[in-house]
Amino acid sequence: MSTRTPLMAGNWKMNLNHLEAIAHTQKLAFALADKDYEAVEVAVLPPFTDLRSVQTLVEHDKLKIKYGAQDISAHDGGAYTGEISGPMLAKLKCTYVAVGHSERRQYHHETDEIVNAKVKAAFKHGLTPILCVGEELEVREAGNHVSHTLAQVEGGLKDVPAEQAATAVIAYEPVWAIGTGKVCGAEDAQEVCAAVRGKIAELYSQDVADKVRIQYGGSVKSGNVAEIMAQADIDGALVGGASLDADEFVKIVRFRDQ
Ligand SMILES: O=C[C@H](O)COP(=O)(O)O
Repeated sequence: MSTRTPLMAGNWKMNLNHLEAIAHTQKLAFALADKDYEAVEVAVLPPFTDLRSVQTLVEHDKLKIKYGAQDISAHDGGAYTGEISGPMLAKLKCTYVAVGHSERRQYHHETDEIVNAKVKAAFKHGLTPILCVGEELEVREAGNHVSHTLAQVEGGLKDVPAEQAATAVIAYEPVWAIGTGKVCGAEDAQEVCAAVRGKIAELYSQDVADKVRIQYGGSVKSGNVAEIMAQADIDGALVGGASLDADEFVKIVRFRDQ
């Protein structure tokens, strides 16, 4: 039986302005009870422009919801127009930061080298990276989904020391299942997540592999979360669309009741 605490993280993507973010976080906080936080770590990943508002609300109301960003610059500061640095996110007391989301890889051409630099930037500033990996449809159809995903894991964690790697979160998100309603079968997701854990054991040790939390992401909803969470190597979900509906996200957090 795993001792890893499940992590349910809502990736809001480019949705909700800072006022909507406050209302949404308040709704979540009102619905969630202490017993939920005892069983599951709950986090939201709002757009950058919402983070200060979410921080203020969380601190003022002493909420147990954690929060983080959807991206981080590889650089600590300087002439990088439009980027947000690790020190800025740390100052906002972010816990998490998503790194290498497939939408960043696809639309912003982030390579494994860039993703690796961002993972290191996160650790450097005390943030926990949620390293996103996963294959496109044609890769899965060619049967290369495991090797493709493991190469992203290895690239993302290159030269990351074991004590940092042990605290990382890895999100396996098959690209073809993101926002499409096509959920990856629970056993298919488990196949890749088990292989990811095996790769961490190979790169570091079994002890590190046993500590790393691996999430599944891709059309997670209250109706499919229980089956996904029943898999031995899946320790949570990175939830996109369904996290924008507070009632639905709360049901996902309460996956054991489904
Ligand atoms: O980061 C979240 C994923 O991209 C999943 O998004 P989705 O739940 O809308 O499919």
